[in-house]
Amino acid sequence: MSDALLDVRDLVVRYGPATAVDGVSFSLAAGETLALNGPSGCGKSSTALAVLQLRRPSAGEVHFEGRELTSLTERELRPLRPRMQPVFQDPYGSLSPRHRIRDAVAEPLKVQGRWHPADGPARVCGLLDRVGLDPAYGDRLPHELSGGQCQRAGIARALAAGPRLLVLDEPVSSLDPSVRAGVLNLLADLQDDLGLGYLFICHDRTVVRHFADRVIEMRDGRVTSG
Ligand SMILES: Nc1ncnc2c1ncn2[C@@H]1O[C@H](COP(=O)(O)OP(=O)(O)OP(=O)(O)O)[C@@H](O)[C@H]1O
Repeated sequence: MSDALLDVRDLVVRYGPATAVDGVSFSLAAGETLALNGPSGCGKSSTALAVLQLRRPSAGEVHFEGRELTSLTERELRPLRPRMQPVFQDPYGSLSPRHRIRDAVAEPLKVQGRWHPADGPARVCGLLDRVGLDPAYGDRLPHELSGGQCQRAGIARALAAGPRLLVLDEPVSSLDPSVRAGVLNLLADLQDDLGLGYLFICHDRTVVRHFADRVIEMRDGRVTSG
């Protein structure tokens, strides 16, 4: 698919002699949610890390917005990284415990030189509001938020980077069932508004069926259907 946001071809991830991902291929369009589903250890997270180039694949190609990422140097990747943002399972793990929420959300703007003192604080408030957090929570530290609130703050931080693709690795698995639906609804709203592509990793088939446009089943590092 030439107009794909993400096109993964024959991806292989090895850890020493062990092959965790063994020739996985898929495409993802802008505005689409593609789920990777499968049992623990089948290679979902390794695929996610390799797509993000947080772990360089052993073989295969990852085309993102038309650029082939595996052949790029770290320096060449740097300007592309904000456009593909991860959201991980542990909401507290993706935010520094010592940084207030507003500073965590402001950081991508500052790193990219898009922070202006005149409107920066208002943009951060706008992002917190957009993810359903009272902007007053910007003053809090991560441990002063609930798991669901913290995951929303992590999503606000990811949005601040200006992504086209979110790689969501079990984003609601550590949350109470009562708050899962709220976070999934938020993600669906954001996708509608912003046309984001979602690579959604989830072991829960019920969640996958409700949330994803397409599902790829994995087992032992390979795609078994989808
Ligand atoms: N850093 C690592 N070093 C060595 N082996 C690893 C590493 N990370 C993952 N593995 C192994 O690679 C295989 C795939 O793991 P991966 O975490 O990608 O699967 P997963 O489907 O995401 O599983 P889970 O749902 O439990 O997170 C497993 O056998 C795992 O033990």
